[in-house]
Amino acid sequence: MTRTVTPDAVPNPRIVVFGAGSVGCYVGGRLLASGANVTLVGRRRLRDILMAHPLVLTDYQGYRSETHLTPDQFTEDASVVADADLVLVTVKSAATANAGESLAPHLRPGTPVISLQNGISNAAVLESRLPGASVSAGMVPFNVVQKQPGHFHHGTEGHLMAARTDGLDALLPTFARSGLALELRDDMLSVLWSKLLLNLNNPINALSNVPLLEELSDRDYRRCLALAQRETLELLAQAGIQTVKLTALPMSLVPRVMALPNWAFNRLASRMLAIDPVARSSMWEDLEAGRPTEVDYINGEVVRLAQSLGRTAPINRCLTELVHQCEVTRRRWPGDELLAELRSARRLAARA
Ligand SMILES: NC(=O)C1=CN([C@@H]2O[C@H](COP(=O)(O)OP(=O)(O)OC[C@H]3O[C@@H](n4cnc5c(N)ncnc54)[C@H](OP(=O)(O)O)[C@@H]3O)[C@@H](O)[C@H]2O)C=CC1
Ligand SMILES: CC(C)(CO)C(=O)C(=O)O
Repeated sequence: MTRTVTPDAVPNPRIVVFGAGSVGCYVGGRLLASGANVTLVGRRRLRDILMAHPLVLTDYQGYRSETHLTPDQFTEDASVVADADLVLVTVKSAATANAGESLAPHLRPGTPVISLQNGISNAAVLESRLPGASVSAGMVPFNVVQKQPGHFHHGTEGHLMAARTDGLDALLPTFARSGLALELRDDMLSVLWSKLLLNLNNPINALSNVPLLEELSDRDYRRCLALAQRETLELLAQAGIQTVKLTALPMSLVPRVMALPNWAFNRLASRMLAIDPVARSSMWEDLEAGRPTEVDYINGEVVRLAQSLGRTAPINRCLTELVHQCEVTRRRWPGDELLAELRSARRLAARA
């Protein structure tokens, strides 16, 4: 007989994090540090580090924990999901299909799986590979950067969200105990697009090659972000997709605030979102590490939305192309040059 998962019957649910990198080690590590039963699935290079050194977690509010992992708490073997009560998928978007294929042979029917990834379509990709699982789209609003090998730092505010699906309610106390509250939502498409509107800053931050706080202090970079966000908001309105408030301001006002002069922006910024000085975008981390970026799953989603509506998205298309060029050439962009490039892309598209 097939055993289906009933997490409310499990006092200490077994959680597997698939894709132990910045988000996976931070979220999984916080759960572990609070006594949860967690196994991280990741690469050998990180396993070697974490077998020799503690997993160090810090946050922008002074949290710090050091956890010595046992050999069975970090593995390269996907079959550990066989007795999981919850799987958190934290690979980059290009690796999602492969993650689903690695999990599929081992997962019990009905196991809750949360995609803690940026972008719009990761949960759907997982669902297509894991038809028996209960897949939920999730959202990580905060930034995590690996400061040193094995030291993960959470640098901005916000709490985890996931689409309400069967079995997740019973897991909420486990997240609450870790200090990372999980909110279940019925409007996850809106949450994902709203997060994507914030992630439109990822390519700009990556191309700037400076920390988020420094980049957002430069009005030219902020104007680039405002252009990309306005273009996206117009398309979302046409598609009938609502946005939700993920910072102190409604999403529709964010581009207006981004375009403000520095003196006015600085007054509002500290009330909008707490960011510490070392935080950078995950796209910057990818570029630095010489990995392909997620730009096709962020700005590329906007370009695809435009196509589906018979429109174009020249600003987001241009950012996608510049990041792909940068993956090869390593060219970084000063704010004024990037703004000029985006405006010229928009002019050319208007003439076409
Ligand atoms: N970092 C951040 O601040 C934030 C990131 N996000 C999103 O969260 C997701 C994860 O990002 P992040 O944590 O930065 O990514 P990372 O690249 O740091 O972590 C993913 C890890 O998973 C590993 N991995 C991939 N495939 C497998 C596999 N089949 N088996 C085992 N390990 C595997 C990767 O190894 P390898 O590189 O060798 O493939 C990598 O170490 C992304 O969608 C990102 O956009 C969301 C909010 C904030
Ligand atoms: C938290 C944020 C928005 C920081 O840029 C992010 O999602 C990322 O780096 O991918």
